[in-house]
Amino acid sequence: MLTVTALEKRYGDEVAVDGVDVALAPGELTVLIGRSGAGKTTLLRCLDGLTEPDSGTVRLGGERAVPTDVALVFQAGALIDRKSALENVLDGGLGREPAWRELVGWHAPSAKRAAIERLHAVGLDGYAARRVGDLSGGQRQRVGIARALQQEPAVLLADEPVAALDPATGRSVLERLAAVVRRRELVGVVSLHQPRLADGVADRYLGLADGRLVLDAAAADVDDARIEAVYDD
Ligand SMILES: Nc1ncnc2c1ncn2[C@@H]1O[C@H](COP(=O)(O)OP(=O)(O)OP(=O)(O)O)[C@@H](O)[C@H]1O
Repeated sequence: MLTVTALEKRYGDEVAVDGVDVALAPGELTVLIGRSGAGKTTLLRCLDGLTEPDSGTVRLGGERAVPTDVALVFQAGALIDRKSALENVLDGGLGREPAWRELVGWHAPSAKRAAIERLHAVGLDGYAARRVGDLSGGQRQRVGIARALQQEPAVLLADEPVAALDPATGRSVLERLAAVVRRRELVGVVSLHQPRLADGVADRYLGLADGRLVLDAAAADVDDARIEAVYDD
């Protein structure tokens, strides 16, 4: 369980995350929604440890979450084009390997086997040797997911992972993400600008307005009116 308690992050006078309390279960995909500037990215960054909150805590199984527990899916554009899909995925595991391996570019055979399995998990069998720069947007985003999995996280976060994709491709990327979250029993949180893209894929919706949590409900209980209310708030 990922437990967030009284989380608050301010930038000067601006309160980006305002007293968020939530507990997220493993094996569930949570979709985070809210208007531009509502605090979605700031919340995800606090969960990942990239941003230090002003107050509040993020705990995993009762312990303070450490950086390797939490993986943020790389935006497709943040991958290294000239490297192969396999090399990009292997880079995701460097935090778990000794630093000298990064320097000499050598990965343990077990890490390579795991990376190939992760490409398989996101439906990219046969693409290991392909330059990432030659892949489609949807394929690149799936490499980004495989890269995050290589970190062996307990929590998988993605900030608008399908924003640059057409709806059908975006949907298929979300389905892959949900499948991985369920199979590996990860805590999964994805922010989305098109909430309906996650219909039938999300287990739960969280809605932010001005940094405050204004929606926290099981997907089955969320209809259009409740989603719209988050944007009107
Ligand atoms: N590094 C920063 N310095 C100052 N203010 C910031 C910083 N990062 C975010 N903010 C402010 O905090 C608030 C929340 O921003 P955040 O990026 O978390 O929103 P968001 O919901 O992710 O928006 P979007 O959907 O546009 O990406 C905004 O008002 C933003 O201007």
